[in-house]
Amino acid sequence: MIRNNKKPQGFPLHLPDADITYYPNFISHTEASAIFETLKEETPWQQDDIKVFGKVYAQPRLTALYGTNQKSYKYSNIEMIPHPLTTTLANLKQLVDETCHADFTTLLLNYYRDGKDSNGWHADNEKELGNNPIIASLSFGQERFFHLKHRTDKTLKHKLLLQHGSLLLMKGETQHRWLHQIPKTAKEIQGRINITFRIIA
Ligand SMILES: O=C(O)CCC(=O)C(=O)O
Ligand SMILES: [Fe+2]
Repeated sequence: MIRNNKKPQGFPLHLPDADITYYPNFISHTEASAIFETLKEETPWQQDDIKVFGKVYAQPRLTALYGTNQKSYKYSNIEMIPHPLTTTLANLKQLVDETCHADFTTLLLNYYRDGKDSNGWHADNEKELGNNPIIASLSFGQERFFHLKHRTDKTLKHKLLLQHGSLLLMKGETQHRWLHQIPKTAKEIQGRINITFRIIA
């Protein structure tokens, strides 16, 4: 069983039109390293093609979808069908559910193999997530910058480094009012695995 400190400490970001809390030490360093290795090995990673302005590209990261129900997730012309949760993922879901006071159904895994892998500007606002969706995001492995920019007030932006074993929680209006991305980096870096938790009712 994966242990975390019973009441992990969360730091609110205090951004306007957003409700974001960062828990830097959600899972201990040692546990997080073991989870990274397990997820890297046991996940059936896929690389989908995405269509941007009519041109087809290989998505610049690997992904996998898991769910407690059969509901698929559609974004950027991709439809992903969920696998049933593994023991590791069910344990992580329990910890994240408790801290976030939610019952997440759908786990999207992202594997950024190196600095060339990335996730472009977007919001998680697909209609199956409902209005004001709650999104939790766990990070393992290489720390990467997470950029946020306000959709209309161009002076509002923020970046934070998502650490190994950390949890980021976004809720309320965040997805309506802000975009986020994981930019590429030219640095020589190791791999990172991210799990985003969503609710598809
Ligand atoms: O890798 C991350 O931290 C963010 C992933 C993300 O934004 C997404 O999958 O929607
Ligand atoms: Fe996202």
